Amino acid sequence: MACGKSTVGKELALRLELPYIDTDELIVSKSGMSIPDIFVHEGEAVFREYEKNTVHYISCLPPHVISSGAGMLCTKENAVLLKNNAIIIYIYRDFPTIFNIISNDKNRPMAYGKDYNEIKKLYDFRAQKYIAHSNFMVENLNTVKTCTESIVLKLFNFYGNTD
Ligand SMILES: Nc1ncnc2c1ncn2[C@@H]1O[C@H](COP(=O)(O)OP(=O)(O)O)[C@@H](O)[C@H]1O
Ligand SMILES: O=C(O)C1=C[C@@H](OP(=O)(O)O)[C@@H](O)[C@H](O)C1
Ligand SMILES: [Mg+2]
Repeated sequence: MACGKSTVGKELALRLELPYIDTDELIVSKSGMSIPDIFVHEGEAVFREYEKNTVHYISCLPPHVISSGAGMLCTKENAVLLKNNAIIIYIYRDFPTIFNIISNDKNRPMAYGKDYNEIKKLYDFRAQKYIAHSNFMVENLNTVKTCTESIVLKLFNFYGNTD
């Protein structure tokens, strides 16, 4: 949450001239509900089912830049499918910055209403998953452009020439 997946993902897609998808936007458009409404009216378990369906859909697409929600890799089935079909990039951002953004954001129901320690626990737990499942990590501690360019550089090393 709030490490910059959606923001940097969009910028990366422009930079690489690839189409862009945000899995949360897909879920919203397919379900016809906002993310907080899904959590309130249907519950987290249903949201995770929507996430799984989305992963099956995006796994069959030609190359895209895809931003996911922060809980995506916590479902093993998603992690396996994505590992087989995608390059997974862990975007690291420091917790105090993230906490400032999400602590009062009604649009992020996994954090809304929780205190600093609860959210930090989730952040630390998920960091282990991201480390385990990602192909590489980049820091988002400067501008969006800086983060995007460090992804391009790491993709270059990973894949060869990206131009
Ligand atoms: N490098 C950055 N510099 C300044 N603001 C940023 C940066 N990266 C992300 N943001 C801002 O942080 C907030 C959370 O980013 P977002 O892309 O929604 O994260 P995520 O999709 O990982 O939850 C947004 O308001 C976004 O504009
Ligand atoms: O932390 C989570 O489990 C979630 C993060 C959200 O995406 P962002 O990471 O873009 O906030 C969104 O998928 C949903 O609210 C659940
Ligand atoms: Mg997002």
